[in-house]
Amino acid sequence: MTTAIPGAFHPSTRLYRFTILIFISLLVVGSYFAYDSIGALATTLIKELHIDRATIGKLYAAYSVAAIAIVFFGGMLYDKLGPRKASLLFSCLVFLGAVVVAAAKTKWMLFTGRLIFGAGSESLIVVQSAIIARWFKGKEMAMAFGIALAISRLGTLFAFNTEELIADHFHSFRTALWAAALLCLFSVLCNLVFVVMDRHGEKVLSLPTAGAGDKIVFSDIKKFTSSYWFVVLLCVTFYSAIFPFTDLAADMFHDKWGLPSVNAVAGGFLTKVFYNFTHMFTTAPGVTSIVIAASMIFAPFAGGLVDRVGRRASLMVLGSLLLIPAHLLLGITHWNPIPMMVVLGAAFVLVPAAMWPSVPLVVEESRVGTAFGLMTAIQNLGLGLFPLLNGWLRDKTGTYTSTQIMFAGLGLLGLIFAFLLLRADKRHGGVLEAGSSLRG
Ligand SMILES: N[C@@H](Cc1c[nH]cn1)C(=O)NCC(=O)O
Repeated sequence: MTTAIPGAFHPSTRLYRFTILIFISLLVVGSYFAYDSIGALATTLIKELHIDRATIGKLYAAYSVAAIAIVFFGGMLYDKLGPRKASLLFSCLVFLGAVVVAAAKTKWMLFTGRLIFGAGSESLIVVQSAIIARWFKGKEMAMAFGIALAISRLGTLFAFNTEELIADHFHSFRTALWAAALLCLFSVLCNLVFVVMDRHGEKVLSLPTAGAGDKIVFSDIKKFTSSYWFVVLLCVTFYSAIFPFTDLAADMFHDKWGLPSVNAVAGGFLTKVFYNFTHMFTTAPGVTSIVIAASMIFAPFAGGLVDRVGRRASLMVLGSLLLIPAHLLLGITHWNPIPMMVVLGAAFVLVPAAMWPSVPLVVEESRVGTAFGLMTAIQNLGLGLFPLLNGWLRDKTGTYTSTQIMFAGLGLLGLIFAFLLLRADKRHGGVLEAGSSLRG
C-alpha cells in the first residue's frame, strides 16, 4: 500500500492557505477604496455639489446606518450560508452600491447608493474575518489578519492618493467614483477565485460546511464573556477615533496647513499618479494616507509578533495610549502634522493586529460569524455618529480644534476599556496574553 504525499499546492499546505488569504484580502480592496472615495474627494465634492462638511459626515453615517441594520444578520448569514454564498452575496451588493453612488444624479440617489454599499461592505468585512478564522485558527491567525488588513488597506491608500487626481485629470469627480465601482467589480472576480479554492479545500480537508454551526438564537449573545464585550467597546471607541478622523482629515490639512489636494505636474495620468504617490507628504489627502501607509507596512509584522508573544490586551493598551497625544497635538498646535500621523499609524497597527484575532479566542467556534457581526454592528454606531459630529463641530466652530479634542477623549475611553480587558483576561485564564509558546 502506498501513502499519498500531499503536493505543493495541497489545501493542507501553507502555500494554499496563504494563496486563499491573498484572494480574501483582495475581496474587500474595492470596498475599502469606495468607502474612502468620499473623504478623499471631500474638497471637490464640497465645491462642486455645494454641500457642507456635515453632509460628507452624513454620507459616512448612511453607510454605517445600513451596516448597523444588516451586519449582525450578515454574521448570522455567514454561519447559515457558509463562506462562499455569503461572500458572493455581499460582494455583489458592494458593487451595486458603488455603481449607484457613481451614477447618482441627485443627493438622495447618492445616499441610497451609500446605504446599499454600507449594507454589503460591512457584511463582507465580517465574512472576511470569519473566513480567516476558518482557515487560520490554531495556525498563523494574527499574522493572517495582519496581512489581510495590509492588503485591504491598499484600497484606502489608493483612494486617498488617486481619487482627487482622477477627478482633476478627467475634469470630473464622477469618473473618480466610477473608478471605485470598477475596483469593486475586480473584488467580485477575486471572490470567484476564492470560491473555487475554498470548495476544493473544504472537500479535501473536511472543513465544516455551511450551516454546520448550531442554530443561532439571540439569547446566545448572553453567553459572550466580559472579555468579548471589552474588545467590542474598545473596537467602537478606537475606530471612532480613526476613521471619522480620516473622513475629514484631508479637508483639515487643506484648511489648517494649506496643503493642496493634488500636486500639479506635467505628463500623462500615470506620471501624475507616480509623482503624487512619491510626494504624498505634500498633499492633503496624501498626508491623511500616512496613517494607512504606516499601518500597512507594519501590520503583517505586528500580526506575526502577536502570534508569537501574545500580549494582545497589553498591545491594545499601548495602541490606545498613542491616540491621545497625537490627536491633541494635531488639534492645538500648528506643528508639522507628519510625526503625529505616523504615531496614529503605529496605533492603527497595534490595536487592530491584536484586536480582530482576539475574537475567535474568546468565543465558541460556531459563534464566530455572529461575534464578528455584532462587533462590527456596534463599531458602526461610532463610525456613523462621529463623522457627523466631526463635520458639524467644524461647520459650527470654524476650526478642527474641538473635534481633535473629541478624538483624544475617545482615545482615553479606549485606554480605559483596554485596561478593563487586561483585567478580565486575567480572570479568564490569560488566553489573550498568551503567545503560541504558552498555548502549545
Ligand atoms: N469596519 C471596517 C471599516 C472600514 C474602513 N474602511 C473600509 N471599511 C473596519 O473596521 N476595517 C478594519 C480595519 O482596521 O481597516
